[in-house]
Amino acid sequence: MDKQKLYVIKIGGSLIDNEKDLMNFLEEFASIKALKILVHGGGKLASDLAEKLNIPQQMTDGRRVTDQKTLDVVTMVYAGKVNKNIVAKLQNLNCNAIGFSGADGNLIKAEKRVVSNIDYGFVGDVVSKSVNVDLLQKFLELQLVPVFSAITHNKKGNLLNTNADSVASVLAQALSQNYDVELLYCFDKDGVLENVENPDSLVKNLNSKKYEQLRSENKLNEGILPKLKNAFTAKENNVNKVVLLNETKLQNQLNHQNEGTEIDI
Ligand SMILES: Nc1ncnc2c1ncn2[C@@H]1O[C@H](COP(=O)(O)OP(=O)(O)O)[C@@H](O)[C@H]1O
Ligand SMILES: CC(=O)N[C@@H](CCC(=O)OP(=O)(O)O)C(=O)O
Repeated sequence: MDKQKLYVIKIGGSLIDNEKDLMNFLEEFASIKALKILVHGGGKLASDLAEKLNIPQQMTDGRRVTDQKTLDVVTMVYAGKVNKNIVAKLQNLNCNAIGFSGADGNLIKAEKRVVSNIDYGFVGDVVSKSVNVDLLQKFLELQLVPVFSAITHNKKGNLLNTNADSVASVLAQALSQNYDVELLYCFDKDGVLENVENPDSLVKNLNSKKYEQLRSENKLNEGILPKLKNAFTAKENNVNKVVLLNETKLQNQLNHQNEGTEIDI
């Protein structure tokens, strides 16, 4: 039997920061008839609040070094304000959303990020077996629409801050066992650009060879690198389709207009 279609859709900080654009996006998201999961970041809002509270922030390799005070900020912003606001807006659109962190229902268990030269503090890394697929499937079968923040846990009582692109990627990978998953990374550019300043330089299809070429030419910077790493990992682990696209073009993508950059391997 054919697998049921499931969209895993990730939105980031720039969209969440803009009330009108977020509302437009959520209207399109709510209209999706197929099964769907939303994953949100909110990095920009967390950085703004940390600045107001005089808590210095450091990003390394696209990840936030997370000390205890920063963990408190990101938990309040991602698992609190942002997650609950998105759920409320979706409820207003008659989409029966339910907000989760990874700790809820043990849905996503993470390991503290360990790399040799830097201590990231309370940052979690996730792999596809981190996901409690059985429970998540039950929510989907109840026609509930899961909305995930980028907060996970280690099952030892600690919350961990996890890159939201990674959360979307592992959810897509884990659910590909049972569903025909399309993973959409929605952000503020039309996709991967040859020249980030030139919107007309869209790369329609990106395979690992082209990725290495763009990387060696220093054409991939900031947030796009972890996003692409996660996108390739998803594609290499049975996610049927992985696309990076502009957050204003979701409807076109759903209408099979092939927006953005599709990942090939
Ligand atoms: N070649 C590139 N193509 C597209 N975006 C790029 C490129 N190089 C760097 N970027 C940057 O990556 C950003 C997306 O990453 P990020 O800010 O982390 O998004 P989000 O918060 O939505 O996850 C873009 O806004 C852009 O500034
Ligand atoms: C560990 C880590 O870096 N976590 C991210 C989680 C939020 C996120 O990914 O937000 P965007 O998608 O809006 O960038 C952070 O705190 O910035």
